[in-house]
Amino acid sequence: VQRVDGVWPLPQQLVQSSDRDPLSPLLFSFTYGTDSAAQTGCSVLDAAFNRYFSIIFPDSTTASGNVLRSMWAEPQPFVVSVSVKTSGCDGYPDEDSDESYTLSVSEGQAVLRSVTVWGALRGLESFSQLVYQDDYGSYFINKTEIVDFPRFAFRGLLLDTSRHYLPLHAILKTLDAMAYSKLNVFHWHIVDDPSFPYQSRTFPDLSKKGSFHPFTHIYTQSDVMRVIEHARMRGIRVVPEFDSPGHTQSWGKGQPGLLTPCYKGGVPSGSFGPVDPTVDTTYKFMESLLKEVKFVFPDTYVHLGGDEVSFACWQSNPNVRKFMEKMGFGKDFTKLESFYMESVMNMTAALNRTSIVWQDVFDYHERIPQDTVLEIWKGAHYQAELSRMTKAGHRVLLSAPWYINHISYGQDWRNSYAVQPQNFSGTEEQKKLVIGGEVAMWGEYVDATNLTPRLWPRACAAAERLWSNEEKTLNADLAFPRLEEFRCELLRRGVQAEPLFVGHCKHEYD
Ligand SMILES: CC(=O)N[C@H]1NC[C@H](CO)[C@H](O)[C@@H]1O
Repeated sequence: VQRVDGVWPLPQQLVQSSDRDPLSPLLFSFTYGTDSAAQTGCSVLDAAFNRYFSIIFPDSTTASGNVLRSMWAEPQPFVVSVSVKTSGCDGYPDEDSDESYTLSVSEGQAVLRSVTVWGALRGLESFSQLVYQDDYGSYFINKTEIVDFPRFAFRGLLLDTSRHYLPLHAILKTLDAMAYSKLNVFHWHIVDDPSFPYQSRTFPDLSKKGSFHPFTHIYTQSDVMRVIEHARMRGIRVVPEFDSPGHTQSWGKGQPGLLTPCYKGGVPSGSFGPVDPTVDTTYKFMESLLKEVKFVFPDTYVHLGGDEVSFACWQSNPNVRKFMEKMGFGKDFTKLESFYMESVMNMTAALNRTSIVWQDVFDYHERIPQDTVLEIWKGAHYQAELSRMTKAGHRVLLSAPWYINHISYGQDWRNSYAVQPQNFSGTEEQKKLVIGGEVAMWGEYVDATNLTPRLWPRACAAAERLWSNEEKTLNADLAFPRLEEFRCELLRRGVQAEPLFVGHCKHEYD
């Protein structure tokens, strides 16, 4: 069975020959090149060698004997030698990490070269997709030359663990599948209106009172550390989002006085609105929370949210109205929201972290710190938003066309595949400010029962758009057989990815 361009996302340059090499798990090994700055003991690559050995030869521990006997050609030893220029095995991937690599597969050996261990991980993933089995179960790999690097540096996936709690295994499984598609940022929308599952060490009542259940539906500090390490081992960044001032109903349960009391008929109605921006305690609380976030999450970016703030409750509250007058905001509540967001973005900068915020903050706000990244999520006219934001000199992330929590009948992956993030009117300088994009899987109708088939392989379409060369991946019909095959590979790897259309896989999901 000849692999059709057997790597998803498509590498920048891939040349395959029909010469093929039989592989045997007993005679196969990963090694560090003699010139490699990373050698045995490099946490990320040692683990990756083991992980990819099991991915390539899943049954190697059991059926090794008959695999060897069933081979027609006597297999020779096959060595994959990996050389990285810089070590940095114990660090974290970041926005500047070089993910490029070259991979040369010839008789009996493959040479993988990269600048960083993160690039080596991308090369190992591509290598693992080049190995295939014939109908008798023998393993083969074709002579191949790859030169590869990502088109965009920020290739994200958002999970929402507030609308439904996602058990740790579901998050870790998603990180595995992200790595298979070279997605490299896990945007953890960890809390929201319905529940606060993050167990804060500074404010333990937030999850004690605000989670769906204080023992079973929380993320302890060790859970969070496991997610971060699992991600690091796969070259994936973890960007936490603590969305405010809106989407904070669950925060009020564990932090009395934080939310604005809404009024009805001149008296408190008993319901609460966005965070109360008129009292100093709010800013003290946010400062403490963000300080904790800085120490728990190593990534240099923090997502501060800022989306969908409704003004009705603020408007109903006499203290807020008084504050507005004092501040000279008149009746313009966008000025109040700007005042709040500016304070929180400044706190974040003071903590030496860079902010990401939803597009709402830009839409109603004049001044935003220049290095703040803006995330576009509103479907209507996102190209105009791309133009406006990059014209203002901001780096942007495109998520709007990749809200794949929205489902429909048919091959909607083609819509994701057709997105061109730099297709907007602007200068080359402006186009460069598009640092990447993000697939979103919001949780209103998603939990661990349907997360994986709803995510995969549909998220793979955006993953190729974000990694591959634009000109070489314009045609969804040409991509279809490749994605079909990659979806079967996901099944083989134990990822319950749904089918694209009619057909079958050698390894169905059992
Ligand atoms: C930034 C953003 O997307 N905010 C909300 N918009 C609709 C989403 C569902 O599609 C979620 O409810 C999300 O919380």
